[in-house]
Parts: sequence; structure tokens; C-alpha cells
Amino acid sequence: MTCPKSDIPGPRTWPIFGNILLVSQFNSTPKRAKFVEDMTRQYGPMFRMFLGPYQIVFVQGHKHVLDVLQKRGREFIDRPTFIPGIKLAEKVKGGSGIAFANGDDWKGMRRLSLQAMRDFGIGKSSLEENIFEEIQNVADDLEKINGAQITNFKKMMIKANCNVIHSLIFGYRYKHDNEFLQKLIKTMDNIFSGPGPLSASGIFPVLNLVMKDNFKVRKEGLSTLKKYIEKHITEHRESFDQENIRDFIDMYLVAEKEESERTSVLNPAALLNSIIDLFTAGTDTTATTLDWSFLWMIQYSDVQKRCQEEIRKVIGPGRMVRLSDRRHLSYTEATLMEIQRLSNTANFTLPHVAVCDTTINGFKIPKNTIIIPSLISAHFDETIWRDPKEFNPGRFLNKNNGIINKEYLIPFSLGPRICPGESLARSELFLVFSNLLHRFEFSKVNPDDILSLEGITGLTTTPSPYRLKADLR
Ligand code: HEM
Repeated sequence: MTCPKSDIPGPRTWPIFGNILLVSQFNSTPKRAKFVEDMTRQYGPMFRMFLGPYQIVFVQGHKHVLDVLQKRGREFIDRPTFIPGIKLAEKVKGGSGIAFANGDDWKGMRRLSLQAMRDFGIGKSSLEENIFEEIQNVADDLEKINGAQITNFKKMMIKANCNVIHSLIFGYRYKHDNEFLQKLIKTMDNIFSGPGPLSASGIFPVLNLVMKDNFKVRKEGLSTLKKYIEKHITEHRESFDQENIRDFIDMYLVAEKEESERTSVLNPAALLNSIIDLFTAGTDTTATTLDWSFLWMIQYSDVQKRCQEEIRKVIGPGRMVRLSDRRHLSYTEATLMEIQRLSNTANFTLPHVAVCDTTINGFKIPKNTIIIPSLISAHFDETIWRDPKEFNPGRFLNKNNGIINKEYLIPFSLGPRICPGESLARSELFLVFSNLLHRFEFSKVNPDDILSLEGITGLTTTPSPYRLKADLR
């Protein structure tokens, strides 16, 4: 047995501050992947930085990411709720929900949200019907402007996704031109525009004066969303009928009743914060992935044509593509997989933390070390993928047109903290993508338009601004 190596490579640290400027740069740069690439060139694929007293270790490459998230996922299961960036955000919210909760609180609300997605969503026709309604609304809008330039396609996708989650949680949707829907989306934008969990100004508040870490905007966004959710919870309590469970809130009310005799982890603050998490984690991620999808399709029109040809053959004219068609639409499925591999809407997972003294790749990892597994590094790992930077849906297909290499694609992370919205997101991605391709031809506004396929990082990684047009087929 070899002794663990003690010092993980990393930049020189300063007393008290550690590497605060570098961590801030990581936190706020629109080119996060490039920042990590540069650090990797200097220090190797596993490197560390210090945010004040807190050590942050970046883990890269498929093998080590898999080890940390899945094989030994229990050793890195928690979130670093002790760091000020998270503490502050939780204080504004007034408690924790799912994404930044640990222990029994996390387990209780995560279980309930998974159950909600099972009961109201995945595999149930009601979810499919909800998504169809959203697709119809988007298609109507596209038809109205048939062939005209669209500069903010994501906005259309956000409305649709926001409604799907809204129906799941509150039991109803908005028309796409409804003023409340616009306000809700703006509120979520404000929440996303705030600093990430590794914010340095969370540790040294004086930095708020010089940094762009805008807690104020996030605070206002969270407080507006809280009021909105509270109003719905009150209305649900008043109209609750055990025989007619309408949505996630009703499901919580049932669980609350059943558990009230015992010590329960379910409480109104946990419900409120879990709804905030489902909303914020679920809307932007899926919409951004769809935004990426159509960008790839106008760049690779040959792939678009092949998907459309497959859909035409399997579905024919006159009906929508359904989830049950997925297994017959392998090329379309493989295309979506390749889009997710290259787009990396989430470049990294949320921060994890070592719950005990342990090791990664032979390096000593003391308890409470913050771990940032890189999903993008696993998707570009040359030991797994041939020509990883190339767009090639064929890498997910065998010669019989069957799906392969699924296990290496990890946009939703892996292990105990794997995204609980994965099935919902995959259903939405497939239905929206295939049905819109079935009805419209997407293309560059001008064939000479040069598209950037480099992402801009905020809390998610979005495409650089682009324009496209959609013509009825
Ligand atoms: C394409 C869409 C999506 C992508 C790429 C995505 C990706 C991720 C990733 C990478 C994580 C972090 C996992 C980790 O830290 O190891 C995560 C967590 C999470 N996601 Fe998603 N997600 C998507 C859609 C959704 C949807 C639709 C929902 C809910 C309706 C959702 C809810 C959550 C929640 C609540 C967490 C925190 C889980 C926990 O801490 O236990 N996500 N997601």
C-alpha cells in the first residue's frame, strides 16, 4: 500500500485570504471552462485553491469524477453548508430545501420530490399532455412569425419549461403572453444573476463594494418568489382534498399529515425552499439545453435533416412524437446525447464536501474539503471519447442503430446527489426537440452567419447570442 501524497498542487496561497482572487475569478468568469483549462495546464488535472480557510479541490477526468460521485459517492455526499456563500443564501431563503440541504432534511425533501415526479410526471400521460400543450404554444408562436429572425430562442424555451414545472408544483400553467409568467421568469433571472456558492464576498463582505457579486438582486428575487409560493401554499391548505391530489404541494400536505405523529423532517420552510430549488434548478437548465440543441442543428444542418428523416419515417405526418416513440428514434436520441455531451449546460456539479478524511487519486483529502467534480472534463476525456471536440451523434450508435456509450454521458451528475429532475428533463428535451424538428426547418438567418459554439458561464453555461429562423415544413 502506498502512503497518500499530502500536498495537492495549486497556486501559492496567502495568509487569511488563501487564493481569494483566483476563486472569485472562477466564480464570476464567463469562461469558466477556459479558466480551469489554464489552471490544469499549470497544476495538473487535480488541483486546489483556498477560499480563505476553505480548501477547494477540482477533480477532473472521467475516472476520478466517477470515483468521487458514484463509486465513493457516500464519502462526498454533503454540500459545504458551512461556507458563507451558501449560509447567506440559505439565510435569505429562511432554511434549506434540497440542493443545499444535508442529512435527514435533504433525504426527506428529495424523496418527496422524486415521488412527485413519478406520480405526476414520468411515464404518466398527464406530463406528456402538459408538455404537448407547451410545444403547441411554441409552435403557434413560430408559425406566426414563420421564417422571420429570432434572436432570443431561449426565452421561448424558458416559458415552456417554467410552465411544465409550474403545473407539477402548483397544478396549473400560464398562457405564454401572461404578465405573471413574464414576472416569474424575470424573478428567476434575478436569482440566477446573484453570486454562486463559492462567492468570496460571502467570506469578506467588504468585497461587495468592489465585486460584482450582487446579493441584493438575488435577495429581492428570492423574496418575491417566496411570497408567490407562500400564497399558493396557503391556498392549497384551504382547498386541500385528500381524495384529489393535484400536485407537489398537495403531496407534501399528505406526507405532512402522515408524519405529524412522528418526528418529521417535513416543515413549511423545507417545502417552500424545495419549491424554490425545483423551480430554479429545473427551468433554466432545461431551457438552456434546448437553446443549445437548436444552435447545433442550424450549424449541422445535415444532422438536422437526418433526424427529420428518421422522425418522418417513424411517425409520419399528422401526429405528435410521443415518449413511447423514443426507442424507435435512435438517431434523434443519439443527437440529443451528443448535444448534451458537447454543450455542458452544467460544466461542474454543485459543490460537494468530504464527510470524512479520505483520498482521491492518492492525494490526502481532509474532512470538510470542498470538492468540485468537472462534468465537462469527463465529456472531453480522450481516454473515453475519440476526437472529443467533434460533433458526431454516431458515437452513441452501434452498427444496428442501437444506443451505446450511455454510461459515459453524465450531464446530470451521478451517485446519491444525481439530479432528481433527470427523467423530467430528458422527457422535455426529447419531446420539444423532436416535435419542433418534425414541424419546422431551422436554419441560419443568413447562410454566411458565423456561429460561436463556445459557451458563456453563469450558474449554467449558455450559448453565445445567436439568431435563427424557423420555417414550416
Ligand atoms: C437539462 C436539464 C438539467 C441538467 C443538465 C441538470 C443538471 C444537474 C446537476 C449537474 C446537478 C448537480 C448534481 C451534483 O451536485 O452532483 C443537479 C442538481 C439538481 N437538479 Fe438538475 N439538471 C437539470 C434539470 C433539472 C430539473 C428539470 C429539475 C427539477 C424539476 C432539477 C432539479 C435539481 C435539484 C433539486 C438538484 C439538487 C439535487 C441534490 O442536491 O440532491 N434539475 N442538476
